[in-house]
Amino acid sequence: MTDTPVLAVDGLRVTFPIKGSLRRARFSAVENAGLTVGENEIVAVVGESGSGKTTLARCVVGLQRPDAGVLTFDGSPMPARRPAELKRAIQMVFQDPRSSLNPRMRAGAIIDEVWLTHPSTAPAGPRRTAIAALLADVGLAAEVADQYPAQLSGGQCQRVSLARALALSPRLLVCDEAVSALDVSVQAQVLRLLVELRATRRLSMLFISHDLGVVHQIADRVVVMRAGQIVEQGPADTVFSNPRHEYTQALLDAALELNDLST
Ligand SMILES: Nc1ncnc2c1ncn2[C@@H]1O[C@H](COP(=O)(O)OP(=O)(O)OP(=O)(O)O)[C@@H](O)[C@H]1O
Repeated sequence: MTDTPVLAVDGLRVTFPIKGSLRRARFSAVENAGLTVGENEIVAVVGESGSGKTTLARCVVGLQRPDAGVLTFDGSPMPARRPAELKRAIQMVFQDPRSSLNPRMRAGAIIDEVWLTHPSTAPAGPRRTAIAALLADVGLAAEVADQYPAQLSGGQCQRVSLARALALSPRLLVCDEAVSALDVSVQAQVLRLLVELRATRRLSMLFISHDLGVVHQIADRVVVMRAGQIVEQGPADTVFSNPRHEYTQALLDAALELNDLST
């Protein structure tokens, strides 16, 4: 691992208008947030609904412009208008695997399409062979290339989304609740796949989740957000075994309670 993090976020602030406010007041969805993701590292951002996780993730992939703060990638500040190379290097996988895939396109065409936008990563040889290899990387058979999203399970759709992201050889994968819509057993399979891909592709990941059980299975480090602010961050084992902030403790207690109910 090199010293320069793949991603560094410093002093990030995002505000949105308060609906119905006559004085055009705004509230902070993210306030002074700072974190890093090292090479080959999986950093999870946890917190309850509305804590600002998705807003932070959207800033990282360039879908949301921050009010303040600096985002650096490989040590260089990311410009507001991102060049194609930077867009390629940071890929996002969304929560709902089905709605993130075009229902009118077969899985193979969905993957193929990304090479139109980013021809630098297009395979030199036959596309079909490259697509089959990507599908194999995410544990899918080559025949899946001919199927439409509606013919695939939720877990298979999420694997296709992952294959589409991998087709661009990203350095950083931002997973926003990427396994939340999946059954628990399928969740575990996709999490194992992500860990494998981290090793085989030397990926770094920013993993957004409200589910501490899921985060425990995958994260090297954990960042805890509450009401737009980062209240605690550290190595996953430390945060889980010895939380310093009472909010982290409350999240852990709630997760344990849920676990008790489901067993
Ligand atoms: N485009 C927007 N316009 C106005 N408010 C927004 C917008 N996007 C997010 N918010 C608000 O910002 C706050 C943080 O939302 P965000 O989606 O980042 O939280 P989250 O932790 O990801 O929650 P969830 O897990 O429910 O998605 C919330 O109060 C949300 O309603």
